[in-house]
Amino acid sequence: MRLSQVSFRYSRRGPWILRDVELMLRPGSVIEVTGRNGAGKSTLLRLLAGIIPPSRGTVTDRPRVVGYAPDVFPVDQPFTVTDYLTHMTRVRRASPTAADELAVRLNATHLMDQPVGDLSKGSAQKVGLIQSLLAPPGLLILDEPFAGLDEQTRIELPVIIGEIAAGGGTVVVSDHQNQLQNFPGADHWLVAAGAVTAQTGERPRQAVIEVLVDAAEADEVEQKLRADGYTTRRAS
Ligand SMILES: Nc1ncnc2c1ncn2[C@@H]1O[C@H](COP(=O)(O)OP(=O)(O)OP(=O)(O)O)[C@@H](O)[C@H]1O
Repeated sequence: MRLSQVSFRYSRRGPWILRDVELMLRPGSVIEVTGRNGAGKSTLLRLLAGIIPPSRGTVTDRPRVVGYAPDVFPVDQPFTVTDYLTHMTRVRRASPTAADELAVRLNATHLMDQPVGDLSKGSAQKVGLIQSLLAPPGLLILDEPFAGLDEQTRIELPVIIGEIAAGGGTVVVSDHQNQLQNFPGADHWLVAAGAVTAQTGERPRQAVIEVLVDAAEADEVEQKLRADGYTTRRAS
């Protein structure tokens, strides 16, 4: 798949969010997308997924089956998770057992009978993930998929990403928590000032900060930080 001279703005007179982006996506590659808040990561992912068309330029050779999990899953829907996934299974012509199998892998079986509107952000994120994986995607686009996920899912998701890449799919993940930093062979794209810079094999720089907390709160703070995807280590 290729993006040639792709530029995008949300309205005719609005600011350019992306300009003259040239990108090549190889089958079997995993790409981690980073950039500051508002840099245009979600916009780039929507362009890749075909949710929005480029204002200028072209996207060619997009794989036929695209899985897309947005950063915010729309929860204002009047049906249960099972109803929603059953519907999406039909739309995608996926295997009738795919949703249940994914629910087990992503620790979501307890959500199946819940109304979509009652889901927490993390749970809604999981349903969005399951939806994106129902039919094996040739292109999988995940927008901040690790935000709010539990430990089991956080470990399982990179395994699933690896399986899709091993099957020849391309996986693009925006990941400000750097959960894919140790993913073998992942490419890295940096979105900044309207440009996307491909940095094959390079990792974003990391920093260590020390946080001093009351001993009684240490467990709680550590859990919160880990839930947000940070690596923590007790100093004593
Ligand atoms: N639907 C929209 N209409 C108009 N402007 C938008 C729309 N969606 C995003 N923008 C603007 O486009 C720019 C890029 O937003 P985008 O969500 O792509 O950035 P991001 O890098 O994903 O940010 P974040 O890390 O905060 O999610 C921002 O200035 C944002 O305000």
